[in-house]
Amino acid sequence: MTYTLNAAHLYGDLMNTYGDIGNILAMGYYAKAVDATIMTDLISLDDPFEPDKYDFVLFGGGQDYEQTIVSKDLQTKKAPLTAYIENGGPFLAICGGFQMLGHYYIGAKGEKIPGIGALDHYTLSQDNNRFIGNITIKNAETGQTYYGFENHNGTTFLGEGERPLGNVIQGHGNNGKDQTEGVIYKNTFGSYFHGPILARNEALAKRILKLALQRKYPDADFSALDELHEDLTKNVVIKP
Ligand SMILES: NC(=O)CC[C@H](N)C(=O)O
Repeated sequence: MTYTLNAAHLYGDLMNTYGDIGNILAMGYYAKAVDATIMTDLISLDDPFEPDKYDFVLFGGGQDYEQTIVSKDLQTKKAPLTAYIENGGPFLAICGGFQMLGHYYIGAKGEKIPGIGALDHYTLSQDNNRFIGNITIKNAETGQTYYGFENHNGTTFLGEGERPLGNVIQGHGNNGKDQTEGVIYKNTFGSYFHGPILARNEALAKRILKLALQRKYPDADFSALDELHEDLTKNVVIKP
């Protein structure tokens, strides 16, 4: 392989709801088309996160219990993770991971679980309710439609400098009120979508992959990705 991307899977042993690692596997599948490969490190409790070492970071979803454990360790990685994000490092944060990049998450029992405030959102809890089911959103910049499955108690409210990943067409999204779903801030993408989101949404997978490749190899030509059309879910029937 000519090109190599180094990915960090943050707390992949604790936060990997519905196989969120499938996001890296999907990117790796598309990467082959441009002679690129993805090497993944699991970065968990007590492991240092070195921002200059990575070209992509995945932070998956989790249960409140795991999020409480991760929250403490995450504070020790706050500075390098914030530097990576501010530097335009490509980042995908799903559900619990998305919540933890913000200021805090109020768990289902009312406990306040601190995030790192690298992004300006915060997450509250709902009383005896979860948002569960299929969800469809539309991205305002590209007009692309994304499909996923959501299952969360938390309701997230975006802050300064954050725009949504998409506007809700069907489902609940960030909070069930303002029609937003997920976030885009610099090259960081957050979403409540499991599925995993990149396995179900080819256009987004190629967009984030291209961002990562172009950032590491600015002089190389990855336009072959635009011509490639391979929907990984083409043989899968998902009933609403
Ligand atoms: N699927 C998830 O990652 C769930 C996140 C969080 N524990 C919530 O319920 O909101």
